[in-house]
Amino acid sequence: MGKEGEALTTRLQIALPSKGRLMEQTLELFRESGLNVRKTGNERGYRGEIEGFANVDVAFVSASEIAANLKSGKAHLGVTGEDLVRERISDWKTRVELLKPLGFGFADVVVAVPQCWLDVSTMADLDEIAGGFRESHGRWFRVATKYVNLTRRFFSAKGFTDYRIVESLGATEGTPAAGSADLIVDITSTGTTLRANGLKILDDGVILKSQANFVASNVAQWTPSTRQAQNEIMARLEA
Ligand SMILES: Nc1ncnc2c1ncn2[C@@H]1O[C@H](COP(=O)(O)OP(=O)(O)OP(=O)(O)O)[C@@H](O)[C@H]1O
Ligand SMILES: O=P(O)(O)OC[C@H]1O[C@H](OP(=O)(O)OP(=O)(O)O)[C@H](O)[C@@H]1O
Repeated sequence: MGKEGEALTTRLQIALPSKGRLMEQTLELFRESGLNVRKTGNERGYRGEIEGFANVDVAFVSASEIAANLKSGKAHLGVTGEDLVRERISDWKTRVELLKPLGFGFADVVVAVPQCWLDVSTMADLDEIAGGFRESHGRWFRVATKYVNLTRRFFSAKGFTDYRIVESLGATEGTPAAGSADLIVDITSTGTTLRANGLKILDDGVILKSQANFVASNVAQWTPSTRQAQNEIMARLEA
């Protein structure tokens, strides 16, 4: 519940990133827009408020959980990466609305293979060697990623089927060298981590160019008061 006795449905629930660059850049953008977010309770807490917005509750949540909360309607609004929206919400085009790209959190979701695969530069090259790979290794390619849905949709669209997913929740770029995968799908900004792990992006291997977005849930319980709060916040961000 929000204020004593007031149902959450008449209070706007907004989810903001709880850590790292995404949090810092989100709070800076809000501050510059005259939206002063402050934590309530102790500094290590995960609840907050926006000065002057009495019917708004702020929750500090991991970027991937923000996508899940927008999907369920637990959050009316949130700031998270488009990559996570598309990965976590299969029907994202109807379930949420990307209200505003925020100009930070830029990253690309890419297909990357070992640099030593000299004759592999495209998805077609990958498909071409898949048969030979299976004959010599007795298995299909192992693709390490935390972007299972984005990977499946992209590979299907490219007609590439000879692989299996190895779910990876971190240090994905290290899996080919460690022998636990043959190639990866992961997020990259500068390419430093990919190069440091002897990986190269396929020429047609950019699945999504992502940035942080201000996102609205279409399945949250909207009321005139929560819509009004959304409009006021958007007006500040657009100013
Ligand atoms: N270089 C980058 N590496 C990873 N994410 C980036 C990068 N640049 C921007 N981003 C954005 O930040 C998001 C990752 O933020 P964060 O690491 O907080 O995600 P998370 O899922 O909450 O992490 P975790 O679940 O590991 O706590 C990415 O999904 C992307 O939208
Ligand atoms: O292309 P680059 O600039 O090298 O960025 C890509 C790397 O950045 C992230 O790691 P980071 O440690 O920043 O975040 P994480 O804690 O989510 O892994 C991401 O997981 C990649 O490993």
